[in-house]
Amino acid sequence: MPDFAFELSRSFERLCGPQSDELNATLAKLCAALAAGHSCIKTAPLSSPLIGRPGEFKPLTQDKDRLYLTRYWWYESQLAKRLRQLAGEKCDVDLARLATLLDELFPASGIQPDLQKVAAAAAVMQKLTVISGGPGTGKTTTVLRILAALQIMEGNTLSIKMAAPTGKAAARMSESVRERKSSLAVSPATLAVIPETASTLHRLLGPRPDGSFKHHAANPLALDVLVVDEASMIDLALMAQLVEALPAHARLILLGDKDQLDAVDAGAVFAELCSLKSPGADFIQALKTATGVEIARSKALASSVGNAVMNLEHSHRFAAGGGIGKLASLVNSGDARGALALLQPDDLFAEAETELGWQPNSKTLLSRCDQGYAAYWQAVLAGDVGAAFAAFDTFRVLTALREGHAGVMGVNQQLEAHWQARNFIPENSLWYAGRPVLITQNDYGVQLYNGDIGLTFILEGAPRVAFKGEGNTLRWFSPARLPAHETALALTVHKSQGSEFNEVILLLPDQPHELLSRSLIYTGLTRAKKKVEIWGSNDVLSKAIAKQSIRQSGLAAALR
Ligand SMILES: Nc1ncnc2c1ncn2[C@@H]1O[C@H](COP(=O)(O)OP(=O)(O)OP(=O)(O)O)[C@@H](O)[C@H]1O
Repeated sequence: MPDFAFELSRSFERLCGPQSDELNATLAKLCAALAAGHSCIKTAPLSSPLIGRPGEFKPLTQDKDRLYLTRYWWYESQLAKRLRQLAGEKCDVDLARLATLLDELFPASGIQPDLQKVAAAAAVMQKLTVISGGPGTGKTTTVLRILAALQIMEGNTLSIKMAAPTGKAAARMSESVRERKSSLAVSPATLAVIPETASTLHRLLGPRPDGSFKHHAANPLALDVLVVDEASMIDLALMAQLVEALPAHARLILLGDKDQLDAVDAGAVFAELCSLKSPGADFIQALKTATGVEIARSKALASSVGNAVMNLEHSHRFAAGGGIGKLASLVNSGDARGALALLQPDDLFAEAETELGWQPNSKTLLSRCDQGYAAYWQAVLAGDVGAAFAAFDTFRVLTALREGHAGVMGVNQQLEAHWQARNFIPENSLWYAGRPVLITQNDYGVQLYNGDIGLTFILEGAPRVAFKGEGNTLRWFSPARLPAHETALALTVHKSQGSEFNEVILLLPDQPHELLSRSLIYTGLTRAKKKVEIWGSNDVLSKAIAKQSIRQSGLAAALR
């Protein structure tokens, strides 16, 4: 029995006396499921004083065939209720005016149907919008045009905030918004009321020392529109608290990629929302009036939350027919054979995919890393901090797992030993110049957040770690002041979410592993902007692509 399950079972015993073996076994199963990201388990109803019906004050809740720790049932049911409310509230919009505005904001792009324009119309007409799309499908571009349309329609009076789950994702969102804003053809007055900085969700909600948030239903956030990027990384508990903290009149726009890995903690809220994509006939007609685009009607039963879900399909980043885009779509469709054929064409005349590489074993990994990190070490050894940051983001080894020889810890150790042997790193030195560190815990005091990456330099004989601050400034810390952290020469795919690199090596373990899945491979390979190399065997890659991990939850059912 996992530790948590053992502790729980002991406290239940103290509360109600010894429990049946059947209940203890179910509890162990439930705790293991929670640790694996499920919010509940499916099980036939058990009889126990500890298990209540929905809404009863008991530690466990049985809702139809699902058993929950009551806290998770509560998060799920509150979230479903609030999302249904949000999605059910239609906005009173002059469709003719909206049509004119959208024609101005979305000049004919030649991409038919223009789903970006449709998503924008949906976002203006409703309070809840969920936009899913792979890398470069124009989520940021679209959301900026949505914000411009909303501000113009409301006389530039809206208070808009932007946020993302990690510091890294928030920094990338801010950077991307700043870049894309210059292409918005709107008045300076409208540009001025579109924010350029995203905060982390935790900072937005205002963390308290006891783990709760300053903002909640009774003290809602002061905003009219909230845009959240990388929403697939948000777990059930955080999403429930976020939605709870929205003021009644506010709009919520969630951006993400439904095919990426789910949150680390329990829940798969974004993927579940995206599974509801089934707009109703009336809504399809209203969208057509506002955009001239008629979207297909899905066979699934329409639901108000389904009206909120928009899927962007055309990637502007990956050249049409480019290797990364092709591989990503083969992986997503579970076509392992197609993915392998693309990576290792056996047709001598087939044109090699320049964006893709393949290595069946990891024997040459260290020399490949010498090459990949060459510009980084050159900048570090020259003491050029700016160049080191720039070079560090061009290449990264991503591991599928944490533990083992091909896990992140093993690879970091091998790289450090290798670069010690090459005299880049002094022996027995923990804080060597060039040690990249990944922050793994939020620290609001020193303002370093889970996902932030710093680079170590030796200044006047002492190690100091530099982190990028606002507007490319540097913030320096002594190692003793850092919150929990680890070496980040290599990163796990999980920790790489929200980041991108020019070139990526996706390193798989030697043997198939239960933690490998289609979404892990997809997330890893789409971190690459120019080239991805998959290092692993056919067997391991095929089994990973075949495995679709589905999290147990009752959210989608409650939203239908
Ligand atoms: N409709 C469009 N026509 C032409 N180019 C576009 C269009 N939409 C987006 N782009 C371009 O595609 C690129 C990616 O756009 P954007 O950053 O908005 O996508 P994204 O989905 O937010 O990407 P990411 O996944 O990196 O967050 C940008 O260079 C942008 O200018």
